[in-house]
Amino acid sequence: MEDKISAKYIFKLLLHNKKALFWGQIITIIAILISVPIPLLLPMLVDEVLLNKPGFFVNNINDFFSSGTAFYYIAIVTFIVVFLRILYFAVGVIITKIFTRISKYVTYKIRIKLLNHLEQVNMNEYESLGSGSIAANLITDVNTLDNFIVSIASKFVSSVLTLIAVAVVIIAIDPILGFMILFIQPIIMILSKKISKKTGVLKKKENNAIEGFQNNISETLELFGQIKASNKEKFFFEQSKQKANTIKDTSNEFNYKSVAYERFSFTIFLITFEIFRATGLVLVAYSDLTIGMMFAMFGYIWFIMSPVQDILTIQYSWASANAAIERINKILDLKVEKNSHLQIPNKNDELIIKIENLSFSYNQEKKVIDNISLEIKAKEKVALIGASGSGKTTLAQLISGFYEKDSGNITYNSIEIDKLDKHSIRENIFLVLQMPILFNNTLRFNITMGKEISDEKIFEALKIAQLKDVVLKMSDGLDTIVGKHGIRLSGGQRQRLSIARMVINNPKVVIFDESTSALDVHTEAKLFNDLEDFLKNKTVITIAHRLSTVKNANIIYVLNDGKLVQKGTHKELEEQEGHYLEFVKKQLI
Ligand SMILES: Nc1ncnc2c1ncn2[C@@H]1O[C@H](COP(=O)(O)OP(=O)(O)OP(=O)(O)O)[C@@H](O)[C@H]1O
Repeated sequence: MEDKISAKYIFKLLLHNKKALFWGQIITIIAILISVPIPLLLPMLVDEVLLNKPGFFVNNINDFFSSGTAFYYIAIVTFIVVFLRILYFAVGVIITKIFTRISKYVTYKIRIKLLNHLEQVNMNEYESLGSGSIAANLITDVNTLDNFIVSIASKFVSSVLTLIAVAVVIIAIDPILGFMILFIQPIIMILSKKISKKTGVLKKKENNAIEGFQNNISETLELFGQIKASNKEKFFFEQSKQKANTIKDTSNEFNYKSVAYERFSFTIFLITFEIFRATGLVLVAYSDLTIGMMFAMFGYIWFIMSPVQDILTIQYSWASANAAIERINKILDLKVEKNSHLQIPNKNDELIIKIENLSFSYNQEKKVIDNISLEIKAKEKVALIGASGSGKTTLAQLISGFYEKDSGNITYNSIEIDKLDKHSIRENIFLVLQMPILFNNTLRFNITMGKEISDEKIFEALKIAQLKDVVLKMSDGLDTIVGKHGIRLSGGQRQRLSIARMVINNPKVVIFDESTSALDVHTEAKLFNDLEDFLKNKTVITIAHRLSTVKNANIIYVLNDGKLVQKGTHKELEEQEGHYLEFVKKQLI
């Protein structure tokens, strides 16, 4: 398995941009060199100009320019400070630009990694998470991570270096105060880290609540029509309201407690600064620390608040990012489809499917397909019948390579399914579903799925699918937008559109899974009549409940509770006691 998302992995991605990272850090160091002396400059004039003890500034200004009044010295130093601040701002913009680009690259790579993984995930696994929570992972959690990466890339190194530079300056000015800072700082950092862990737990609860609400409301809205039809609006919206209430509670707890924790840490910092300041006063009174340098120290006490605060923020966002990483990794935990490299060999355009002792279950509890063996010859017309829930659709999906078998085998022209590229299976076998879900796009896109196909060919397919006249009557024709999931089409039109898609794909094997159940008997008969020529040289597996559809099959398989209980022609089975005879009798009634 590829790497999961972790701090190490993020670091590795950051290193993809070594050059930008290097220059970013160099410019950061320049920015620090510009900013760190700033608090020192004007306070120095307290000693040199106001208290009349000329030193570094006054002497240099006298040497390079000329001597002057107090105003003259103050004006020059103020000009230098203003210039440094503007320069610091400009350099800061460059730093932000460099690091934002790096961090957006990292987030993009993480999204791509997740999408690449999702592309290959097998159906059973995908269904275990659900589309709502996967979407939340891809959007909210990756954004949380993005915030963290932006702050870590742009602020962490600069904050740490600034703190070190300031510590050096403070120790140089006065070792007692300098070492006090170096000693007290780590203790407070550790304290804040402990507090930030608590925030992480609260954030996780809030995210879970948001995810629960998101899943619930998407389902409620998607099934709105059905909910209304069963007069259950109150019940479903009550559930959503409860979930909204959970968001309110968890979000409230996270927001106020995280602010409280953050303020608590900050208050401890402020108290520490007061102690530093008092120490400064004492040192002026009892040592050779000058008043000017004391002011400079006060300046540095405020100056270091911002990098310290940045480090704290990084700690907090690390807690949230950790929770996000855990959830993102759930996507990477989903098993991928077993995919190999072989293509189904083309034997005179024929495809023989052999199923041996095939078993499958969705959740390891109950076998939905139980030890089934059968062979589907090329161009054979097969019918699959059985009570609802007997496993017909599941068997069709296993044959089409959507789900992975638990045991047994399926071979296609003697090649085992595990050795095949799944795309090769789906190119050869087309499963026409009972309730096709369409893209909110044009009819053309839904038929061609983005392939370049001429209108003439599309209309030919539509004609066979009994949909040509319907489309011709639409004012936008093939460019008609079908709405989300194809809502603007009737159930029967959606089914016929799916059949047109199958005709365009021209597979060797077609599986109809009750794909014409929404059509009236007349349209269905006309459809199969027009399809006859197209299907003549293809293998056709029909899952159906109507005797008329089943009767003419070369062979009928009867499933019951996941087991293959009968097989034979209509004539043979009609003469046996069993499920098929029951099926025929019910149809006659
Ligand atoms: N995605 C799924 N996850 C878990 N269980 C499932 C899933 N799909 C189907 N099942 C279960 O597997 C069993 C077989 O379902 P399947 O859809 O294959 O039956 P079927 O014979 O096609 O039924 P029908 O005629 O009603 O379409 C049922 O008990 C069903 O509850």
